[in-house]
Amino acid sequence: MSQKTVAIGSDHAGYALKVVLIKHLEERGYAVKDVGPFDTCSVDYPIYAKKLCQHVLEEGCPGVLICGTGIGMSMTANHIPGIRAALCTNSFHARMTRMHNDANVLCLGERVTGPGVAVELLDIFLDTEFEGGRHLRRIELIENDK
Ligand SMILES: O=C(CO)[C@H](O)[C@H](O)[C@H](O)COP(=O)(O)O
Repeated sequence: MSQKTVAIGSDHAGYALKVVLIKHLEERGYAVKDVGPFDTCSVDYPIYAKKLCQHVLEEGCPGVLICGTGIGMSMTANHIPGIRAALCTNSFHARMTRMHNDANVLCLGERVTGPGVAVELLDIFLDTEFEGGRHLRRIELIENDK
């Protein structure tokens, strides 16, 4: 069986948390696709949000985006058709956005959420299934013009 992949990206303000989450993902046996950046030099978060989302859409894998607040990453990601990005700060967010929204990108804020909670949110996000049913109709309506 092929190894499950998670894509991850950040800006400078999310870089340190990204390093923590990559280590955790690898310990859990995931293959990690890091779209960058690879140091803490100041960068523009939309560049990395778009790279990450392109990878998620091409590979059909879950994605994680981290900036200072998580807000800029989620705003950018949600501009892209097919991406449902959820900025999560607590376990209820992380669980419900998988169960009801079938979110495919988890957004986190390194300046908001500590590493322990972030790891917990990531695990919940990866381990929770979409419920389908009435929720499928609703997520289809997000990108439907009718
Ligand atoms: O939180 C963010 C956007 O919503 C991003 O992390 C930005 O990088 C943040 O605004 C960075 O600010 P900085 O003063 O350039 O580090």
